[in-house]
Amino acid sequence: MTTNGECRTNGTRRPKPLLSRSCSENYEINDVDVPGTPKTPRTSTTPGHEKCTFHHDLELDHNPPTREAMLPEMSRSYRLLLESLGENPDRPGLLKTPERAAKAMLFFTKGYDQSLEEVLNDAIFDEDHDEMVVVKDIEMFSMCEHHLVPFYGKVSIGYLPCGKILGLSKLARIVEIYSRRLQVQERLTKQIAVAVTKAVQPAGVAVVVEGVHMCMVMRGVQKINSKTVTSTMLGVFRDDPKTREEFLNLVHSK
Ligand SMILES: Nc1nc2c(ncn2[C@@H]2O[C@H](COP(=O)(O)OP(=O)(O)OP(=O)(O)O)[C@@H](O)[C@H]2O)c(=O)[nH]1
Repeated sequence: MTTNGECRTNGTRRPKPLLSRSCSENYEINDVDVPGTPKTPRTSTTPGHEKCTFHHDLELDHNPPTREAMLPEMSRSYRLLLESLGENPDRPGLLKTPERAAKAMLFFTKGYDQSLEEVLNDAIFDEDHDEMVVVKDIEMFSMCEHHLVPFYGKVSIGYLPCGKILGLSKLARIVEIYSRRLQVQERLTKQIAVAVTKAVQPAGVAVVVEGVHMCMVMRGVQKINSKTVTSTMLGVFRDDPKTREEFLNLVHSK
């Protein structure tokens, strides 16, 4: 980084970062807000979640008292579901199914219990490195909020550091926080980018997600080979086509 706050790569000056508190006086938190996110956090009325803001908000403090405390009610719900299917929940094969299913759903949504701060664990390091960092093909499993069936795929994240770098595993952990929830792929993509921005205030962040949605495979339109690709480009990745191209080339290289 230069003394006036500009970041360099390969001897060329990169534009001043739009997203960095430390590197730009033009920092605007609105630059990284997810469109549609309510400005005033709303609270949930779901038992155990009264103090939690709605999941789709970018609040990172969603901590129900204990997830295990939710198991009995969830198990009862799954039992009712089995009955609705015309099944006998008391037959030997299904006796433990409601509880197993409840535990599985808690696992699929464990991201609600994680906060960015906790996951980062202070693994943010001062480093005079202003070349692109890319971690690609991070496996992702999530749950479609429309049908409660899985979608899965891979996530590639790039950022251009501006004085701070992030522990590499933390990029994958950020993917876990936001994918292990009820999601749509577009929001997941943006939330990952915003989290990286919050963590290290880089000159820019790029996220590409490629997902297979079981709601389009196993049911509905039944297109088994379709893939959905979403991207979020922030800062220099949005403003500078060359930086964006460099990232996309790295992501698509074998
Ligand atoms: N944009 C977006 N749409 C999604 C995602 N996951 C599921 N969907 C879509 O959500 C839509 C819900 O549409 P509806 O018509 O209300 O529900 P549906 O009758 O089950 O729709 P079909 O899937 O077309 O049978 C569908 O088009 C799904 O493909 C996602 O991550 N992003």
